[in-house]
Amino acid sequence: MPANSSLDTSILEQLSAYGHKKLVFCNDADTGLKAIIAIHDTTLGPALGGTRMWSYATEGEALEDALRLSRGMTYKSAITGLNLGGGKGVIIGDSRKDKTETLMRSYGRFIKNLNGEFITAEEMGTNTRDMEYIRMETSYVTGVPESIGGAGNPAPFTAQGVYLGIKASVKEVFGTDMLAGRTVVVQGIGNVGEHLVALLRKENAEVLISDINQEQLTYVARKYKAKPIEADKIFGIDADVYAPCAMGATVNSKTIERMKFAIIAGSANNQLKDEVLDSELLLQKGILFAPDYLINAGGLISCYSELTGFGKKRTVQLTENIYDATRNVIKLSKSEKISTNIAANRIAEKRIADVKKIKSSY
Ligand SMILES: NC(=O)c1ccc[n+]([C@@H]2O[C@H](COP(=O)([O-])OP(=O)(O)OC[C@H]3O[C@@H](n4cnc5c(N)ncnc54)[C@H](O)[C@@H]3O)[C@@H](O)[C@H]2O)c1
Repeated sequence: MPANSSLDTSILEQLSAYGHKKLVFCNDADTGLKAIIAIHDTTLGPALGGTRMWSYATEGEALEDALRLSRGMTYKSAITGLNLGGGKGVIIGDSRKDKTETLMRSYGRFIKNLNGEFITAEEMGTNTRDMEYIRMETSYVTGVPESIGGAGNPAPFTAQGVYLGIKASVKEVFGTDMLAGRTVVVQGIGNVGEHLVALLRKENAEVLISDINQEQLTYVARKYKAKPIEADKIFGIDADVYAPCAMGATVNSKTIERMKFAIIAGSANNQLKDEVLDSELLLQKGILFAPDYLINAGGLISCYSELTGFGKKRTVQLTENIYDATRNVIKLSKSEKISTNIAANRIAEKRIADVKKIKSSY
């Protein structure tokens, strides 16, 4: 490859733009594995992040996803008070057609070679069974089934944290955190979304749901008495809360223009397409944004408990902190007249900077 090829320079430029530490490209012709592991920051501990399997249209899209998601993990661990850094894996492919035992085990071998710098878990397109396959090759994996000593699927804890983030935001906007009678639109009713729908319906919120998977849409609508809506109708809907629980970047200048929501609070990572511009647009429009990496940390907490041996009780306690943490971010954003996103970033960055100081004394 020529020394100044565009691929060579643009990737390194992208790495330094947000301070990423390392990128690993995984290619295994025998199993068909094509994956990228991005390690953003390891100041607080080993980089932990899920592995997403998705049919990316281009390798560039996969790379961008890995870079954005791994950075989000650094902030998520920092603001949640966990001793973990940020990383993320993406496997290029259709999880329903291309996923095999050997593909996941081959991916596990790449993780093994990182000697603990990266630890993974499930994400969109991967599940506890896949983590079990990775565990056959390396111990640097969490979210393995409870039957083999793991903490199991982290999604219920993620949903619990999102639910508390929604309640804390509703309290700010409506003066009470009761959800009865409030309307919530949940976009994506997979692993996390379905659990969230269950929690919301239990409190008698009116729940509208959308998913590109029609079978799942019908199933969840029937089971929880939620109202299905067409995917492209979401942004014109008059509802109290929009809970994005599918892909990222759904909050952008085009969608914000159409939004009538009072609150955005969901599990999807990187909901804002442009962190700075979009959080400012939301602030101007008076839409309260509960930072995604703050309220979707329940799953990460569950993985952390699995690593440290804390157990479920501690996972529940730490997840419950998300309510107060959300209230604190909103308070800081109001007192400093900054977006909630910037407020959350400040808290996370301060913890990383503080821990850096004590690390220099070891
Ligand atoms: N699983 C966790 O514990 C966890 C933790 C933190 C963050 N997250 C984030 O939450 C989101 C959901 O994760 P998950 O584990 O539930 O994934 P999942 O794959 O189980 O569910 C995602 C659902 O979204 C649907 N979907 C995809 N594109 C859509 C679209 N354009 N419109 C409507 N629906 C669409 C899919 O059909 C699927 O049902 C992801 O962004 C993930 O990164 C998950």
